[in-house]
Amino acid sequence: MPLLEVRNLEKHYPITEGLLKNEVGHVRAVDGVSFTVERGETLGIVGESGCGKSTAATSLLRLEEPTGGQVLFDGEDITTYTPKELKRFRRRAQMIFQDPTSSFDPRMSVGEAVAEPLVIHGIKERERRRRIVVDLLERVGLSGEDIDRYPHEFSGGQRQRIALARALVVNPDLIVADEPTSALDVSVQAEILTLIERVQAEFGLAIVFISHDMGVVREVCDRVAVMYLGEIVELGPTARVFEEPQHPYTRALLSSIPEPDPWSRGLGTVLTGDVPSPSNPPSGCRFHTRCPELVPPDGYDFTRGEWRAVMNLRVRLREEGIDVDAVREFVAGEREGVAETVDDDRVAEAVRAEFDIPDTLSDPSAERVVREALTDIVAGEGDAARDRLAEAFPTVCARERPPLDPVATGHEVACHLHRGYDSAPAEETAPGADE
Ligand SMILES: Nc1ncnc2c1ncn2[C@@H]1O[C@H](COP(=O)(O)OP(=O)(O)OP(=O)(O)O)[C@@H](O)[C@H]1O
Repeated sequence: MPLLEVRNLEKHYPITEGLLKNEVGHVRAVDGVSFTVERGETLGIVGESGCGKSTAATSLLRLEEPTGGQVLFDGEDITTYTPKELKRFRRRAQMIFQDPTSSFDPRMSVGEAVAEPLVIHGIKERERRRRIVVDLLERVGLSGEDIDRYPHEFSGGQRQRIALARALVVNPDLIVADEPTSALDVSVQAEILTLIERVQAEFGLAIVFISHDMGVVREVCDRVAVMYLGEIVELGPTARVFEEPQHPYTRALLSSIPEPDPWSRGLGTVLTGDVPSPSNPPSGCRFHTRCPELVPPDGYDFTRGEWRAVMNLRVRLREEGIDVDAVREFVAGEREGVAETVDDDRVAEAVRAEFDIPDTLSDPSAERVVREALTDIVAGEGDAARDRLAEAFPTVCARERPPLDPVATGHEVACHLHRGYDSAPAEETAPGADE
C-alpha cells in the first residue's frame, strides 16, 4: 500500500460577482488529479506558474478543503477526518514553503519556532524539547548555539534549514515542499537540495516536491508528475520522463532548460501563446491551444508549422477575437495612409503575417478555407471565420479530453498522439533530432 494515494483530487474556487456575491463560475485550479507516493520516495510535481501545483499541495494536506476526490494516507481517507484525526495526520505530514520567513513569528527564537510543533503535540518538558531541537539544528547543518537567535538574523538558505528542522521535529512520514529553493541563490539552492536528500534518507521520508524548474526536479525526484491547467498530463520515473518525454508539453518544458548543445534536444519546441484561464479551460486536451504537435485534420496536407499557425488563428478567434479596425489602422499607419482607403487584401495579409501563416499554404484546398476565413474576418465576421475553420479542420485534440494512459510500466501520458493518431510531418529536421 502506498503511503499517499491521491484520487481525482479537485479544488475549484468560486468566482463571485456583485454585492450579493453571486457565483458566476469556477477557477478549476486542480481538476481531477491522481497519483501515489511510496514510503521514502520523492515525487516531483512540475509545471508552469498557475497550473495548480500549490493548490494541489495545500488541498491534499487539507490546509484548504478539496472540492472533490479522496486522499488516502496509510490507507485512510483523510478527507473524512474529524478535527482530532486531522491533528494526528498533520503530525505525520508536514509542509515547507518557498519563503519560510512568513511562517516564522518574528518574536520567537529559533528554538521556540522549531519546538512549537512539539508543544502543540504535547511534549511538555522544556529540557527534552531543547535537546531535540539542538540535535535537529545540527542535523540540518546549523549549530546548536543558534537556538537562542532569531530567524531574521539568518540568511534565506539558513532560514530554509530552520524550516526543515521544524518540519522534522515531529518525525513525519511525508513532507510536501512547495518550491523550497526557488527564492535562493543558485549555489545555496544546491546546498539545500543536497540537505533535503540527505535528511530524506536519514529519516526515511516521502517527499512531494513542487517546482517549476525541470532541472531541480531531475536532481531530486524519483518520479515526476507534469501538470498543465489543473491536470496531470504525464507521470513516470524521472529518468524515463527526461529521456523519453511523451507529452508535447513535457517536451516543451524540457527544451526550456538551458542546454549547452542547442541541437541535443531535437526541435527545441518553443511554447507559444499564454496559459489559458483555468476558469474557462479549452475543450478537449487543455494543451491543444498551444501544442506544437496537434493532431492534424484528415484530408489536408499541412506542414506542422502551417497547421499550428492556422490553429493559432482559430484559438485567437475563440478566445478574444480580432479587432479588424485596429488591424486596418495599423496597415494604414505603416503606409502613411488613411484607414478607410486600405484595401481588404492588405488587411487579410496583415492578419496572415501576424499569425505566421505563409502567403500560400502548401495544400490548395486548405488555402481556400483559410482565404474564406480571412474574408470573414475582414468583413468583421470573426465568429463565422472561427466556425468555418473549426468545421473544415476538425481535430480530436480540440474535441476529446485524452485520459492518462500507460505507455510503459509506470509511465502514463494523456495525449491523443498515443492513442493511435499520427502527428503532422515535421517541417524542419534538426541534426540529431529523434523524430
Ligand atoms: N484562493 C484562490 N481563489 C481563486 N483562485 C485561486 C486561488 N488560489 C489560486 N487560484 C488560481 O488557481 C490557479 C492555480 O494556482 P496555483 O497557485 O495552485 O498554481 P501554481 O502552479 O502553484 O503556480 P505558482 O507557482 O505561480 O504558485 C491559478 O489560476 C490561480 O490564480
